[in-house]
Amino acid sequence: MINPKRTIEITAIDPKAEWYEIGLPFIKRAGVEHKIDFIHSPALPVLDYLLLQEKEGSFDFAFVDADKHNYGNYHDRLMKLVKVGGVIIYDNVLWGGTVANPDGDINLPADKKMITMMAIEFNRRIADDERVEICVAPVGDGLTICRRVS
Ligand SMILES: C[S@@+](CC[C@H](N)C(=O)[O-])C[C@H]1O[C@@H](n2cnc3c(N)ncnc32)[C@H](O)[C@@H]1O
Repeated sequence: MINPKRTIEITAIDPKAEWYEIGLPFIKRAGVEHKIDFIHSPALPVLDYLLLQEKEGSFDFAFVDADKHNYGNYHDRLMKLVKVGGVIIYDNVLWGGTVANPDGDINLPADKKMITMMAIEFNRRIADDERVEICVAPVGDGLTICRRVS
């Protein structure tokens, strides 16, 4: 349960500020702009920087929906940054359903097929990771809800 007295802060990272700017009017209208620290950068170096800043275990939640080929690298860092009991959600883990039948669509472009193979590898890896409990929600493009247990 959320403690209403606790200050909630969000770190949002994106190398394309225009995507954040699309949401910004709504964030402002909701009066929560001051709670969001937008960092204009690729995510991976920022996660490394947060670890250097000794932010281990200081995040309750992380949502990952960026460059798919780095999901494994994000997981390595987030398993340190998110506290035990915290939750990480990974988007697009079903990659249009192609993970269930990677050879099913011969017209799939090579770059999309590469992401299919990366998604399969990532899904296997996270399923074998004893530090987390996971559940795949087959909504949208598939979300893996991942709770850090150790
Ligand atoms: C699918 S969109 C995310 C949309 C958003 N999560 C939503 O549901 O509306 C992917 C985003 O990842 C960003 N992105 C791409 N490469 C990235 C990286 N290396 N680090 C962080 N964000 C990245 C893109 O600029 C884009 O805004």
